[in-house]
Amino acid sequence: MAERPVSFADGSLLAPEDQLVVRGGTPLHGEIRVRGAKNLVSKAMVAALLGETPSTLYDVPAIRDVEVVSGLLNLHGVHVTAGPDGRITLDPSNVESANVDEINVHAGSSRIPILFCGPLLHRLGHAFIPDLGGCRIGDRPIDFHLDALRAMGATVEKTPQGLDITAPAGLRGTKLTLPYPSVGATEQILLTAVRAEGITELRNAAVEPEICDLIAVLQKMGAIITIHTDRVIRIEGVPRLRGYRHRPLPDRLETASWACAALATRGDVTVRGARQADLMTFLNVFRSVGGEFEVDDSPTDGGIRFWHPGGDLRAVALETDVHPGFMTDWQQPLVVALTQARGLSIVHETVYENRLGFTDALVSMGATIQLYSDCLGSTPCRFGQRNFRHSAVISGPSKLQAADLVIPDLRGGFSHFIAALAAEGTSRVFGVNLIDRGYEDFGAKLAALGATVEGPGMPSSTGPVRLAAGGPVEAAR
Ligand SMILES: CC(=O)N[C@H]1[C@@H](OP(=O)(O)OP(=O)(O)OC[C@H]2O[C@@H](n3ccc(=O)[nH]c3=O)[C@H](O)[C@@H]2O)O[C@H](CO)[C@@H](O)[C@@H]1O
Ligand SMILES: C=C(OP(=O)(O)O)C(=O)O
Repeated sequence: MAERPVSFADGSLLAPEDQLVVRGGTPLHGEIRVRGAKNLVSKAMVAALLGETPSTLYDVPAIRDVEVVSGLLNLHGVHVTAGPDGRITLDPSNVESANVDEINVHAGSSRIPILFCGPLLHRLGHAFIPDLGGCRIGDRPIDFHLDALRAMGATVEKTPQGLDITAPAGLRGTKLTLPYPSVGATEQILLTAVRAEGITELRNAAVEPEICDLIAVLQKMGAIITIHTDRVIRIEGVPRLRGYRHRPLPDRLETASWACAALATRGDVTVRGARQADLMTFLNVFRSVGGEFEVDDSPTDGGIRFWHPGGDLRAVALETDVHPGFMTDWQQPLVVALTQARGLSIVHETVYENRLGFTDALVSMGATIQLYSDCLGSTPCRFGQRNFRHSAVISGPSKLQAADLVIPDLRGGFSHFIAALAAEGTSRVFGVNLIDRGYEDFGAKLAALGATVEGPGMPSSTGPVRLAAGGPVEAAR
């Protein structure tokens, strides 16, 4: 393929070592394994800061977000060491303030730093929070977090370097209602209220499986947290917490991604470690589209097999929503599969205002997708009448053609890969580093499923992030 320069929207050229060449047209076939959920592991690591004794997490994936949180914890005196099989231990015996410049090395790399507020306020009376990163899929403000912290007694000062947070009179429980069931804000309140004085009653809380698992972690540490009906969580503050030992719930986002990859490429993929209970809503949609799956519940090596049974896939209409609705992080990979379904599918994205931009690339590959700023679903959402292109109509099936693709965000990037694998011809995918944030051993898994992918950006079989037994958690490049 002739070399063509590819650049970001701002004109800067993409690094050649960050690209992969994908030869499409081969169905994915085989087995891969998922480990602990990205969206729980990183929060459980932060929770370890609250304990007076060391914590152990099992089955931790070697992904960039784990590396970023490890780096931040290390800066605050928490000794993070990796053992075999994804085990990490976190020793918070010597928690200390970190240097602002050193913290800022991690600015813009993940959303997790905002969750350090409560634990650092309890341990040190002060927290410095760098600018956040994470996927650019909307504005992603943190007003709910800061309002809740202030209501519990914190003082927040915005500085040119980041946020300076103190709690001069300590933190106390209170009654809080979230304007929207935000996952991060719910976690913020949990991690702050567990050691605040008195009782916190949180209304309109998010109740995603990862949040319930974080509550399980905190309960192991000595917290008293009750989930009531109607999104109400009651937290009784306790004076001290101890370390935990925890095996996280498996990553239901990665599982769904590979399931969609099987569907879009007319393949057959078994995801070992996947758990049905956390995927009920996804599995219903997968079946409605025409995908087949089989759950293997065996205690040691269970998982779910996903496959395309042949014939046409069926169009569907769906809205993303908070749990137990169809999760927004499942949406992008599913849309690629829907380009192969016969008829008109409708997707109404109600969680993020800007999570459909990745479809422009699919259109350049031959998909027929029209975006609308209207709410094309049964429920008007926060983004209606506000000029956000947050509804999509997908008309299929479309024959996809190879293209040059620039990864926009984590799930959008995975979706671009699926599209390239399903397409005719050879695509170049740029910005593959972003994938490491949430998919462990991505290159090795693609290879295990028979994908023809090569190039300087192909991660090594041990993955780009290392959890070396006995050593610290660190980046391998
Ligand atoms: C690391 C992690 O766990 N990330 C997940 C988490 O992100 P995250 O916790 O950032 O997502 P939230 O649930 O907080 O965001 C949901 C919506 O609430 C809005 N909002 C949120 C906080 C706030 O202070 N103000 C505000 O307006 C956001 O802009 C968004 O429109 O939940 C999302 C929704 O399931 C998932 O897509 C992400 O994978
Ligand atoms: C949106 C996601 O993650 P984050 O909140 O870490 O950006 C995701 O995992 O799809």
